[in-house]
Amino acid sequence: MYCIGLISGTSVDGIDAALVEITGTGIELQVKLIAEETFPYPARLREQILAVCGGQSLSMAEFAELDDAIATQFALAAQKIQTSNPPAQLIGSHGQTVFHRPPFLEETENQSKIGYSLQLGRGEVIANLTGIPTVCNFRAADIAAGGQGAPMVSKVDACLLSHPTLYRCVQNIGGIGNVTYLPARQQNDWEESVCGWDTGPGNALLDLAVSKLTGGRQTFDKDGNWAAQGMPDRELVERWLAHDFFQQSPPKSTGRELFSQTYLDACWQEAQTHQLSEADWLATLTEFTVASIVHSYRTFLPRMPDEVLLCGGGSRNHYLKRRLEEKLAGEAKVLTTDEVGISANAKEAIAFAVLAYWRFCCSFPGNLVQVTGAKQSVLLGEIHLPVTT
Ligand SMILES: Nc1ncnc2c1ncn2[C@@H]1O[C@H](COP(=O)(O)OP(=O)(O)OP(=O)(O)O)[C@@H](O)[C@H]1O
Ligand SMILES: CC(=O)N[C@H]1[C@@H]2OC[C@@H](O2)[C@@H](O)[C@@H]1O[C@H](C)C(=O)O
Repeated sequence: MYCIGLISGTSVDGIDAALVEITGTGIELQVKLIAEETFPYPARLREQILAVCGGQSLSMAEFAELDDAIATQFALAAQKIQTSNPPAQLIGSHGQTVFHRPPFLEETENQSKIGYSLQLGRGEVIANLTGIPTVCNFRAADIAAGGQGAPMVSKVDACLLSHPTLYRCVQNIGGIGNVTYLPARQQNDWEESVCGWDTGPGNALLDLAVSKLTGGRQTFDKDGNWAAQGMPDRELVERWLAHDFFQQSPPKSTGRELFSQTYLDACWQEAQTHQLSEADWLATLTEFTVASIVHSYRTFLPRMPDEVLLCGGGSRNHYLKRRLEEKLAGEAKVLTTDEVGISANAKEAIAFAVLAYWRFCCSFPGNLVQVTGAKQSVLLGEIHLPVTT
């Protein structure tokens, strides 16, 4: 079956689309990538989304308009990716996260323990604009079962990237970072031993810092070239790593609500006495991402992996990759998922095509309870069929 996966992540840089051909059932799937592309949001829409993610309030009418403006862009992306390619029979659309609140550890009188995660771009609009059945709202069922609702891609990672003899970590570095730990398949209990969590900031703080330093002319540190000219301040990084999030045991998830402009401003305040150049400041923020990843592996993994497979936009940051290699030297090899046959750019979009296929064609649960903390495995996503005339 030809399926499209669509996602716009926490970087809000645009819609990642993948058209794949999927055969098989359950965890035994074959997935062939036919096409992948990123469709940038119109600038004004991106600004609106970033403002809402940053806490700007909306009337219900404005909310509805934003929801459908996003759905329209997702539908356009689905239409464009099919140009000169076989038509798709199914869409899995993650949508655009605008708010994510993990479940509270303690329930109180005024706060329910259940998490909340909101993705805009409703599936019924996508289904009707494209004429293709669309699965969306993938996080809700896991959250209803008491889970974090993130990370959701771990089971797909296990399906596509586990190795017979090597222990691997799949490390996504988007706006936020997340890891899936994949024991070697030859282990009897390998599937139950898969684990994963959000590691903390990916590029989110770095992107905000670059925008500020360039007055908005640049939105990210291309290839890490700017940070590579500086020196990371290790003392600051150590201090920042003491934050609660990095000490908290999995299951855990996070978002731009925590790793926000306010968070960056607090880091900046602490850096004031350290006399950092602009390049040092960016090197220090890059090091924070690298250190948070390595710290979480050393603290929470049963053993260090043989290989770390990078994906997401941060995998193209050469300086970040080099620092990760240096920190893991002698322990783990650092590669990109491209090098083992899965597009590092499109991996998340591919994952939502697979999750939709599991939901629509196999009624196969997509969450891993040991990752999200849900009380049970559940079917992920709501199905919307196009209205036929
Ligand atoms: N050539 C590059 N050099 C350095 N960084 C890059 C490069 N290309 C992309 N990036 C970074 O990757 C980010 C986008 O990554 P990606 O699309 O994986 O994030 P996302 O999917 O929005 O986030 P998340 O996975 O948290 O949902 C950009 O904002 C930028 O910081
Ligand atoms: C709420 C939300 O959108 N979370 C994203 C975000 O981006 C990276 C990290 O935080 C991740 O765990 C999650 O997305 C991926 C696709 C996931 O759920 O697996």
